[in-house]
Amino acid sequence: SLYDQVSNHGMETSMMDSVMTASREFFHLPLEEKKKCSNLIDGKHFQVEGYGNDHVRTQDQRLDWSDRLHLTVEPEGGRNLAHWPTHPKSFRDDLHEYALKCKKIKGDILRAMAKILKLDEDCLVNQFNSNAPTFARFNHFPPCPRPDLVLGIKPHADFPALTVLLMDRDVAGLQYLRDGTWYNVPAACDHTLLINIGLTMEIMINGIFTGPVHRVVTNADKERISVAMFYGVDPDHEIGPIAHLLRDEQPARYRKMKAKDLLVAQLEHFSQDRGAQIADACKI
Ligand SMILES: O=C(O)CCC(=O)C(=O)O
Ligand SMILES: [Fe+2]
Repeated sequence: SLYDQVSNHGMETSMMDSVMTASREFFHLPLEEKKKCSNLIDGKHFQVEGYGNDHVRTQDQRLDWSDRLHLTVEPEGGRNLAHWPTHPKSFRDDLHEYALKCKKIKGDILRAMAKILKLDEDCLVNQFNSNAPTFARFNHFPPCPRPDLVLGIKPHADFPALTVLLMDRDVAGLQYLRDGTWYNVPAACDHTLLINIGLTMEIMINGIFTGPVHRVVTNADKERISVAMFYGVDPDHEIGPIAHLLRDEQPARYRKMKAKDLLVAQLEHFSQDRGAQIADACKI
């Protein structure tokens, strides 16, 4: 898998701190205030975008110990400002500026990856057309009385192509699975950003790099915040291994699938606590 910690990313540390501070201030608002951005329509119908918790699908489903704010950031025309907080006042501008910087980092990483894979430099960048969505997910993990029993986020591989993750500078919690063991990622005290490959990219590059399975553990006395920027492809785009990567001795290992159908499969796996197995389900 490619698990990449970028410390020389060219983003001002002050910008990272501003986004983190704005997120913290938002999550510390009274519930009534946050509910103005709710992900429940009329208080009951779940939609992905907005503020809230897991989508409850079944009675026995295991829920994550977190609340989230999920926003569409790109395409810019697809922003639904009704869900964008107005408190703190700087929130919208901070997110807008941050998204511009992340987009540049995303381009740099995709070009570097294409080079490693001996593809045309823009081959991966070109997988993202003007309809390709970018989502920001703000995660808040409050202190949890029973960290031995409850996870902040269940094991999963990120679904979109690439994730740029801004982590709490003081509190760790993210863990990666490797050969059956969970490994801690330290808190981002030195302003690193963490880059994850997602399932969509794993499929496009035929599993040469894989999307790592990870989870977030809870903490008995400290809250933790993270901000993930997810880069997906156009929902109508058919995802499949890029032809240039295929050889007789290296055939396609994944089925072709529309991005939107893959998303449905992923959501189902996640809510059934099988988030770590989704990649296998896509294999030929
Ligand atoms: O909180 C973290 O460090 C990771 C969050 C995460 O895995 C996600 O939002 O998909
Ligand atoms: Fe994740």
